[in-house]
Amino acid sequence: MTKITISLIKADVGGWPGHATVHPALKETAESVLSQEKAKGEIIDFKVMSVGDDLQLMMTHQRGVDNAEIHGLAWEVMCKATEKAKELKLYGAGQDLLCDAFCGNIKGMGPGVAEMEFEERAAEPVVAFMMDKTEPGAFNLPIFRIFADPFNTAGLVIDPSIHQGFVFEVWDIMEHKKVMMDSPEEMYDILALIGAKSRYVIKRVYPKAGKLPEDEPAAVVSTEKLYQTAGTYVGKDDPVALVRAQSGLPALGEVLEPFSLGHLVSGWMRGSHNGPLMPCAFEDAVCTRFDGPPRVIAAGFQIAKGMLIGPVDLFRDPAFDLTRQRVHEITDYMRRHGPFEPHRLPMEDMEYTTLPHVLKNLGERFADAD
Ligand SMILES: O=P(O)(O)OC[C@H]1O[C@](O)(COP(=O)(O)O)[C@@H](O)[C@@H]1O
Ligand SMILES: [Mg+2]
Repeated sequence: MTKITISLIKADVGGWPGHATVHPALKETAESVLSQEKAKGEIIDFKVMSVGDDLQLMMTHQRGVDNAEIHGLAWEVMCKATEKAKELKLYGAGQDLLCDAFCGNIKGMGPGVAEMEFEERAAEPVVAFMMDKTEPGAFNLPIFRIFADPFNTAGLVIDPSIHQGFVFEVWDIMEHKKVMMDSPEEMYDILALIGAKSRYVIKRVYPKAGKLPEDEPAAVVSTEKLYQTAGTYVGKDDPVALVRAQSGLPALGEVLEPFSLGHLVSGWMRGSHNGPLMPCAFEDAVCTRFDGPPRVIAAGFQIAKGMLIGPVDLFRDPAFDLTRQRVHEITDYMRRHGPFEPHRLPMEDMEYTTLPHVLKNLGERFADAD
């Protein structure tokens, strides 16, 4: 069996209504294009999904990551879905398509991308996490806990095949630089960086020498920053991630466990507020209260010769009900702060929102204080 690539590519190409959810017609459009490509053998398999207002295309193929044909196909699907969104006058039709024409790689053109290539194991469980109303750094805490926290992942302590830990690839998304760091050896340094989640983000996690090849990622996160492409606020960079599980990697339950916290993330209304991340069932991924609170869904698959056997709606489990209850309470508490920090983001994170336009008008009225 040669290597399989999974490409998870997402974009907001029109909300229904406002920024709440994706209209079924957009998913049907995507399914019809991708079915034709599957029939032609261009891709092995696909699943069209959505979280909040983001359309998600998950595709398997054997062309490797950053492949121009696969990225071009995703672009074509997003353009056709945009045409449909315009016809239905959905909100923000084509919002995340920041370029007029495709130029070889969809990265930097608006959509978010998480891709990984690996030798398919005898049994290959993969989870696709998809978030809405937040940013790539929202994955820092759960990905760290999955691969580095022994209080989350029992296997780090008791399973000899993962006891040695993992390697983290951390990106500085402001400077566009990256650093490879070993866990547990450099755990405190990793945390020193990724605790600053609006700047340092986990891009990939790799296994150390052992059961799995060291150059095949166990996890990958989309890290595209929309404002860097658009030069202005055009919605948050709602992220996605792919995580492989079991047999030399954290177990499925260890992969899901960090999401039971309902941790605080940045995004929510106008990409300008901190709030709790709610793990929810596919059908509940509709962002309405104050355009949120931020959501995460988890689609579970077994991969069989590139076929996507799934998805299983993993957060549908009532075992996450208590998390959701806590998220409701925190949502209520945070909302009562209205425009005050720390519900509203600190000034440095507001730089790319619409707030500076409001403050500019006040600028001239400032005089020297005593
Ligand atoms: O009314 P506008 O100009 O679309 O901008 C505000 C919208 O931007 C958002 O932050 C966009 O969220 P998304 O990033 O999910 O598209 C919404 O919360 C809000 O309704
Ligand atoms: Mg969105």
